[in-house]
Amino acid sequence: MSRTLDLDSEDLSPIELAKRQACHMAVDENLPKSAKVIGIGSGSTVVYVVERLLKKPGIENVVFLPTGFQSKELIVSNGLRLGDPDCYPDVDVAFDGADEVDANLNCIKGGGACLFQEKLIAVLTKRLVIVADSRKNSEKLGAYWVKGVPIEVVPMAYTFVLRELKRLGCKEPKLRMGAPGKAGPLVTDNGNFIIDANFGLIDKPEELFKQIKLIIGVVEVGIFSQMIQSAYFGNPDGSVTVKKNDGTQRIIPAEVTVASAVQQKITGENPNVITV
Ligand SMILES: O=C[C@H](O)[C@H](O)[C@H](O)COP(=O)(O)O
Repeated sequence: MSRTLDLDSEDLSPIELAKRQACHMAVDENLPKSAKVIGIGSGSTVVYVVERLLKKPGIENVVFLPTGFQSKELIVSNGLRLGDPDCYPDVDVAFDGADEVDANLNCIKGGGACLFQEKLIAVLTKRLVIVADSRKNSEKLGAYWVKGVPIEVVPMAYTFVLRELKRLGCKEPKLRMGAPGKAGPLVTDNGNFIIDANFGLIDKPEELFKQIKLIIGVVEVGIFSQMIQSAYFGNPDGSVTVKKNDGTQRIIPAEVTVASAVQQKITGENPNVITV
């Protein structure tokens, strides 16, 4: 098994360092000793989850489920075992990023257009752990993430879905365009389009989710409600804020997160491992 990921702290910006600390603490505190199947989310943050997982003894025996092309590449290029959700529907734990997380651990996901596969893994896993930096830690959805709720739609239905979203109160739902070099709309890993629908501050995420999901043509909605067990936010001072779905919150001080990073660099192990 090749283990290639070894990101050097000196090359990382303060935001990237904060994301990394959050991921390392999240892995240390949530990786079950006997984990057999692990879900890997999408985005820039989960790279540090994989970085940490690669240090864990026995990780070569675990099957990893991706949530899109990028996380599949991340798994394969690091020599980890790749699986499919249809073959491994019992997931022990999944680690994923988010675009915004509210006080009740509802979140918006899909900034990278991977929301459908992320939600599939979210419903299959016993424990979903979110990793992010402190800019995503919000009181109410829609406060920081103003690009809108990402919605995956069947291409032929997109005009109808845009119309229905306006009926639900979204002033200007937008079909997401492809990156430079791609004429026309972005196409997801599942061959669909993405609509970004800004509803302003979202008072009732679960209700809004249900209303959007009922529109014909909607494949999945980037509102994850009542699905997350805990969220780890890296703060600029090196500390990590941990919010749990039982309403508790605690802060892991910078001394602890930095000590574990230094220890890992020297020995490859973390002194603060709390396996569950
Ligand atoms: O579709 C993308 C996902 O929901 C990502 O997990 C989310 O956009 C967060 O990405 P990042 O870790 O790059 O901020």
